[in-house]
Amino acid sequence: MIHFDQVTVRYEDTAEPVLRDVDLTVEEGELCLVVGHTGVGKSTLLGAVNGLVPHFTGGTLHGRVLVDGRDTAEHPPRELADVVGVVGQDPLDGFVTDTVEEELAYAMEQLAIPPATMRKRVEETLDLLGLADLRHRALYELSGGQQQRVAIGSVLTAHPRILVLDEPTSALDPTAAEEVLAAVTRLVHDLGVTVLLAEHRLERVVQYADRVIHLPGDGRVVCGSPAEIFRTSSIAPPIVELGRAAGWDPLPLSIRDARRAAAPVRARLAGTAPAPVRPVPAAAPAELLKARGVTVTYQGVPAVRAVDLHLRGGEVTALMGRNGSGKSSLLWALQGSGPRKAGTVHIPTAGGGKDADPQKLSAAGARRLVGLVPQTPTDLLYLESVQQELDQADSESDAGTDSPAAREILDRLAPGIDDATHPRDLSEGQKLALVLAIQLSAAPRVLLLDEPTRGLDYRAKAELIRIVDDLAAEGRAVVISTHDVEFVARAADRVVVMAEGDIVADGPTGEIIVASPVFAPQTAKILAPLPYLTVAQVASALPDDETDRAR
Ligand SMILES: Nc1ncnc2c1ncn2[C@@H]1O[C@H](COP(=O)(O)OP(=O)(O)OP(=O)(O)O)[C@@H](O)[C@H]1O
Ligand SMILES: Nc1ncnc2c1ncn2[C@@H]1O[C@H](COP(=O)(O)OP(=O)(O)OP(=O)(O)O)[C@@H](O)[C@H]1O
Repeated sequence: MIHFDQVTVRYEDTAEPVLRDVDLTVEEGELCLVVGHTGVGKSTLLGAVNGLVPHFTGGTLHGRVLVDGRDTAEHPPRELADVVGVVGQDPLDGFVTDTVEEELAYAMEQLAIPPATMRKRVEETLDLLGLADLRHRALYELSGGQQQRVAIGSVLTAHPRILVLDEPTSALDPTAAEEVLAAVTRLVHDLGVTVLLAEHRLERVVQYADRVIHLPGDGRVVCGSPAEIFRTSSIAPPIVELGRAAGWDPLPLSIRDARRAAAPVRARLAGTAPAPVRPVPAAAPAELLKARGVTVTYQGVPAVRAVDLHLRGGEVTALMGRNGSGKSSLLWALQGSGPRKAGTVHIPTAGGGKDADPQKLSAAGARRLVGLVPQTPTDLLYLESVQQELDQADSESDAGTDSPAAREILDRLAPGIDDATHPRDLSEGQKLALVLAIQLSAAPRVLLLDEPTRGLDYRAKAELIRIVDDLAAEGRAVVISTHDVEFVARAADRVVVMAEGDIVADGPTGEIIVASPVFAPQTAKILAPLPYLTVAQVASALPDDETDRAR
């Protein structure tokens, strides 16, 4: 169905090709997972399938890509649209109409599908993706996850024979992600649709994959069964890390198989208590932000309903909850630049001065008290090069000498980015890393991160955790809105869950997520009822010789 013959892709200004002499065949009805660290060329590989690379991205492609027998060199993307449906990483980028319903119909209109069929498929898709209530809504008003559902739906309605999905679940809550992947799997099994899917949150997708295409980072691709690839790959989901630590062979890739393999480990760990995931703070924490009765409405419809929230220094709080539950709206209201219909936000100023309300400060003043990394980080990038962005950030931050320069933070999050690169040409993960570096360099005492792990690989997430740990250790309060349960398990002390604009749960991470079938990380599911959350906790509780005996 998809055939790469000696494909080499090179972008201008880069010495090394992103893809080098790639030979690859994907059969009809296969679901292939494309994995690799940030910036190794996953999106490039996906883009080559419908000719976006190089027709739209620039650069050169040598060799031949055949899609359902058509050569992409001779057929630009619009001539492949009847065969290949593509969902890119940034849904807003791909939208061409204004409302949900129009967007779902658009691809079908281009293919001149009869109106009666269109109607039927739009209705099916609205149901499939839980969008029925939003059908008349403007796309720009939707929450991030709602937008991502529309982007996926707009491609599914055209019934393409090949689906190319670039991180399709990155903005979806865990339940929605499962539903979307189940729907895609059904297309593969029942209709023989061929799927190429790039994803960083492997824990969400590994059980669905027939085959894995691993990009190790030197331009090559390595293909194999999931079990073959994950035995040695440099990236792996927690279930595989746990299997490797416990020496399980064959490696289980589903929770069910892993629970069977884990019986000896559970027996060994019964009655033990896991080491704390995060260091326990030494000093009594200071209250750094006090919100009371915060209410946000859009055209009279409430998105946040009289929320009370206190943030303490040294504490890392995860803000979780379904798509559209009000997380982003709350963060923007706390930061001061978003709408706030009612309620108060107090930030005690250092040195015992009067409390500040960030809404009443200048934008720059508010940023120094409360930083916010938005869900679409590119909104904050507007200069010509990475270097200019970093210089600008350093010149604006007056955070004192103890805060690391933006470049230093960037190098920790995504090493190897060239100073001269235009921010537009960075991979999505690299863009996020750049925006994070810029915001973190201002070192505000309260830092709000909206979905910061979208597009980040495991290595970058581990770095982000270290950075967040450092910020907390310096006495700052960090709030992370996220759907990434594995990240929460490792990064957060406290979890606040929102539903329909209310806070419905608030407590220590272990208590909130272990008990939840939706939010439990893989380790917790495999070892339940034991209170272990992360692979590191298990590994440190199992001495090496015990690890062997647990086999
Ligand atoms: N249009 C472009 N012009 C120049 N360089 C580009 C362009 N698109 C991508 N690159 C570079 O090519 C490399 C591969 O990018 P690509 O987006 O394919 O990576 P990726 O594996 O999808 O990354 P991520 O996991 O962050 O999405 C990166 O170093 C990126 O900076
Ligand atoms: N500008 C707007 N105009 C109208 N409605 C809006 C606007 N922004 C958000 N909403 C609606 O308010 C609700 C809360 O949105 P919000 O973005 O805060 O949710 P969220 O919890 O961050 O979602 P996600 O997990 O998908 O990012 C959603 O139903 C959304 O559609």
